[in-house]
Amino acid sequence: MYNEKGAHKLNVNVQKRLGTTLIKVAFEVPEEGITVLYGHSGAGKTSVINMLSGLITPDSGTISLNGKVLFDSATKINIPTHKRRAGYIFQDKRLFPFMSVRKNLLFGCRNKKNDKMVLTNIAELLGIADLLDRKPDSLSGGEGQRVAIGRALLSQPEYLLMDEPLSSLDQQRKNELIPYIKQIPDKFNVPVILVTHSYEEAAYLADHIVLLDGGEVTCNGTSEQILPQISCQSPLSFAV
Ligand SMILES: Nc1ncnc2c1ncn2[C@@H]1O[C@H](COP(=O)(O)OP(=O)(O)OP(=O)(O)O)[C@@H](O)[C@H]1O
Repeated sequence: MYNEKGAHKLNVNVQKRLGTTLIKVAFEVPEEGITVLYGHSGAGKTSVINMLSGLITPDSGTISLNGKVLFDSATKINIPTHKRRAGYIFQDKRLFPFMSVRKNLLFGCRNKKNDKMVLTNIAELLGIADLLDRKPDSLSGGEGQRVAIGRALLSQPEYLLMDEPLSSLDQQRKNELIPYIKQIPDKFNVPVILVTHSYEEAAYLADHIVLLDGGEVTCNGTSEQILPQISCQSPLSFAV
């Protein structure tokens, strides 16, 4: 299924002690489409994406993306967060309230030469072109989250990390935002690693699923392989 771009992988093999919890995860996923990190509260999902972004430093192990080493405890490589080229979308949007949507979008813009054209394209694809002169506090939750996604994409990330991007939204806003997230890998050519503990979100969005439990990976495969296994784990469904 992934043979053509099969060489493009995210490889993670890290350990990290956080208080009494030991996060000890090893997985390899295709660096394309949407990979969902799925598991109960406390399973270690946020800790894993924080290690991918560089916000948390593993105690030991390696992280590499398309053969590029981001972290390797043995050789003491630890690419700092600002050089990892990761876009990060949090549960809350973290937009600058005093700036217009346009200024929020331009804030992270990497390509200053073409910024207006790139911004217009991204704004249209995310359905926020009519909101550019508005301030964040006048936006709905879903609109604000689309602006946060646009800002992350304008930084031209090599990968996009999304930590429960839908969890602060009501069902109607979730339904609006989900199709925009689904199209990101194809339209923007950026792989997405998304954390959720909602079965429905995983079922709709995931190309690939890494199942976490107690700080460890219990399953890793395509959504077709993994979804039947998690659909019978009832407490996770609609937990958000
Ligand atoms: N800085 C820390 N110090 C001590 N324990 C921590 C720290 N950060 C995380 N933990 C613990 O590590 C475990 C994994 O936390 P993490 O936030 O990664 O889980 P999660 O799967 O993202 O959970 P949730 O879905 O509730 O956000 C939890 O038991 C948490 O309490």
